[in-house]
Amino acid sequence: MHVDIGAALGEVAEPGVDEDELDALDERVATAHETIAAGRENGDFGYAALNLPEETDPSVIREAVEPVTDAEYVVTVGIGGSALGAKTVTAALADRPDRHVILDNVDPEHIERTLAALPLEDTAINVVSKSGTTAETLANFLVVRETYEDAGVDWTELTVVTTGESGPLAQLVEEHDLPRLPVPDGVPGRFAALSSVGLVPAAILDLDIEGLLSGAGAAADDLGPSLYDSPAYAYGAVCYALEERGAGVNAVMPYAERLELFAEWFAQLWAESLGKDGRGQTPARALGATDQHSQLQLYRAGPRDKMVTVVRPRERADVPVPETDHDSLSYLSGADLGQLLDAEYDATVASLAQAGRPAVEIELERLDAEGLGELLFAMEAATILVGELADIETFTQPAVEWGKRAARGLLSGEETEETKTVAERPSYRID
Ligand SMILES: O=P(O)(O)OC[C@H]1O[C@H](O)[C@H](O)[C@@H](O)[C@@H]1O
Repeated sequence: MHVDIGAALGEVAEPGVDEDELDALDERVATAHETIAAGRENGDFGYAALNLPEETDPSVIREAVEPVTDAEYVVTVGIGGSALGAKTVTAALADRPDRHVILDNVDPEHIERTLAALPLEDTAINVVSKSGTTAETLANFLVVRETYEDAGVDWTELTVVTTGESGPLAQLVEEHDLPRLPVPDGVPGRFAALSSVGLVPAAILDLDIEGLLSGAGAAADDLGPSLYDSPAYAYGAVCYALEERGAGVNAVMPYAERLELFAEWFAQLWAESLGKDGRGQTPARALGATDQHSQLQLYRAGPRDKMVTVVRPRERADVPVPETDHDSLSYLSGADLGQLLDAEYDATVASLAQAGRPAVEIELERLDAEGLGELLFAMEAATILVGELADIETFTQPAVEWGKRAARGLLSGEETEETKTVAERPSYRID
């Protein structure tokens, strides 16, 4: 994997990062790297995520899912970091990503329609919750369990659970003697893609989780005391510097359909880790070339408050564009779709640079298990680096707790500070 920061430099973009600023930042990267390395060495909370490439044992995951590997489908019941990593991996690597269905919301129509469409007797259930107490996950699991029971399908034969050792989900594991995979110690859910939290569906679909971990290990080996030698740190340092200069939005725009969900996974990682103390970039999700026809206008000619991150694999499938005798289409003659997509990528980066809008390019050798592992690990390392540079608490998410208490209070009917605030929330209805 390599990172190209050319379109983010001060002589090109405004906001832009000056090279002398990068040199000054590089000294801070060296210090941050020492902190990160020590945190990994001690297995400290959060930093332990960067040890997953060597800590995660794929054979343990494969053994746990062995009873359900004949299933045609797997439905993941989880939310946030307990679903996004898993769906990013199968979307990127599975020949048939439709075999992995995700229930990471409590929309009744969606749940009803999704379960009605699945051959339940041929669908494994992957329940994931680090805390084992998340309302959406538990509510969805109870609905899934009843749906299987009503259909006369023994859900206990089809279920794998990844959760901690306590909580309602762990009790359910005990009650029904279900296969349980532990969640990695000291790793927040959004950093747990390279563990059982993110790899169970991939193992059920028999994807190359070993290659994914090996690619992540290669990115781990690339971490060093200088951003000039480490693509992950270079990316994090440039994002930090651009945010300091006013780029409060980071539009992540992979030029590969199979990486569309990577932008969703990145959004949680970036927003929940770095959105603290009044700072943090808003991760916008986009897809190239599709969103050149929807958002590029804003990125190029809107406020100078954003940066764009484009991602692509160098290698692409070969799908030639058929010859045609229409003169107006002569430019397509002899081209293939990958060349067109790459031309659009190059044009987008140049267009942004020409308009003085900062962009950072991330290129993978190819989009395979190794390449994806490298990308996921690098983004996690970049996030942790930005947290060090911004001196924030990267690994917790206190701001989400208020909403959880309010929702629970509303459902239980008890009156709490939160439910009173909900009842008195500002309202100005226009009918
Ligand atoms: O894995 P769980 O404990 O069910 O948590 C699922 C998600 O919900 C929490 O509220 C946090 O916002 C996320 O960081 C977490 O990934």
